[in-house]
Amino acid sequence: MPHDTHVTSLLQTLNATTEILNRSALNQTDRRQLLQACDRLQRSLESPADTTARLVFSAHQLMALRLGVDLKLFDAIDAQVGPSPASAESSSCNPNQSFDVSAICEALSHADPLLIQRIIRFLAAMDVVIEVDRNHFVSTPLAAALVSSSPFSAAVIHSTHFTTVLSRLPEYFHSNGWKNPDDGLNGPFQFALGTEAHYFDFLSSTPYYGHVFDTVMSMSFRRRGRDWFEFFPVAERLSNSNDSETLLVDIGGGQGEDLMKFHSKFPTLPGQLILQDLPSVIEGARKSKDLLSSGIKTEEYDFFETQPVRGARAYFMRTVLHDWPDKQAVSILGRVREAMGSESVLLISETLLPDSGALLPSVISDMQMMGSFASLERTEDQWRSLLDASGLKLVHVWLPDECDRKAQSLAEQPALLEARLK
Ligand SMILES: C[S@@+](CC[C@H](N)C(=O)[O-])C[C@H]1O[C@@H](n2cnc3c(N)ncnc32)[C@H](O)[C@@H]1O
Repeated sequence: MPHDTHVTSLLQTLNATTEILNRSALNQTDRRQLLQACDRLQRSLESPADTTARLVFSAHQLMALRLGVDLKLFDAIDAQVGPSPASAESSSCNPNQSFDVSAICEALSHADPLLIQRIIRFLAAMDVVIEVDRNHFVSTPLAAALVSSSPFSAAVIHSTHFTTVLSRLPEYFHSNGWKNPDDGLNGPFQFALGTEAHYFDFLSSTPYYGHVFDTVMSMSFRRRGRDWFEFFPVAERLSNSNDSETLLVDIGGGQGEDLMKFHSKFPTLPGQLILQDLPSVIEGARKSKDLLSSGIKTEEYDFFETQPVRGARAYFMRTVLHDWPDKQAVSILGRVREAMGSESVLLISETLLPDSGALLPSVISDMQMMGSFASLERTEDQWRSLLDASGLKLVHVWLPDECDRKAQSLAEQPALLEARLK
């Protein structure tokens, strides 16, 4: 049946746009807006059956990537196609980056060739590699980005491991009478893995997943938006310390990314910078030459224990408290409150959930917190009551200048909550 002329011209425009579009030439805002427009177009075209089919089969696609990662298929492809100018940021595949399935099967001789072919065929259907003919494919920037050394492969491992928890959520809720999870030691994660360990204890005792988690935490997609010290008045609020004082303690600071950035922005601000985290994480951070050369002190510390650094000018926590339900967050905050002096400030960097109209990235993160930690993403009111229950008061919510309180802004940009002693 011939197309409606309107549809014919729309198809021509869309196809021509796809042909000429050069992703790497677009700025971030334009790219984001185009993606959102494509999303809206897809949603308005899809029938309920289309949407259901797309969603129910998305797990298979994620698992195809994971199988490729675990099989080291992407490393084998990379070795076959040779060094490539292609990177995660480049926009198109290069026809010279071709490989033969038979050569990959030879390189991955520990795996059944038929299985390798099936995985490659799946990846081709996803455009992760491009099929030229039955035995012959071309790599893409995405395939190159999934080699073992890349943080993208860590993200795939982290997410597929999390599906173990997601897939048990229905049974968890049936068995607990549909109660909202509120105990980090007895929630969906413990139910799914049949363990009594907290998720962080599991990560400490399982170096493979611990390393993957730390890698994902350091990824740039987790650091979208402006750094907190670019919209918090650092000079005005934090500069009246001297060298003998502690300026900033980053509690649960991971690999020290935030402190290093803060140090390079304010290299002459007096006062010690201290990174605190669990021993297994600090051990990794201590391997960073950049961290050591910047004079940042590292300290193994469990934030349920008495805070050893008393009266620091500022205590900072970035995406730490969203890992803990109120029951445990009150204890963590209690240890900070006990250490704070009258001049101390607690700075909490987290994305805020809007009161209404939350978008997918926010609610996905909320479900991730529920599954891993029996925790939640919080609205401003929920933060206020948590701080209040911990003997602290929320004195200001700092947002990046260009950020408003609309759902889109809040999902993309972490806010900075400033709290003081009551
Ligand atoms: C979501 S990560 C955030 C890391 C870092 N602040 C960032 O934004 O990249 C949470 C951090 O809390 C740390 N953590 C978990 N339990 C802890 C505990 N009991 N004491 C100290 N740190 C802990 C983890 O090791 C991890 O580095």
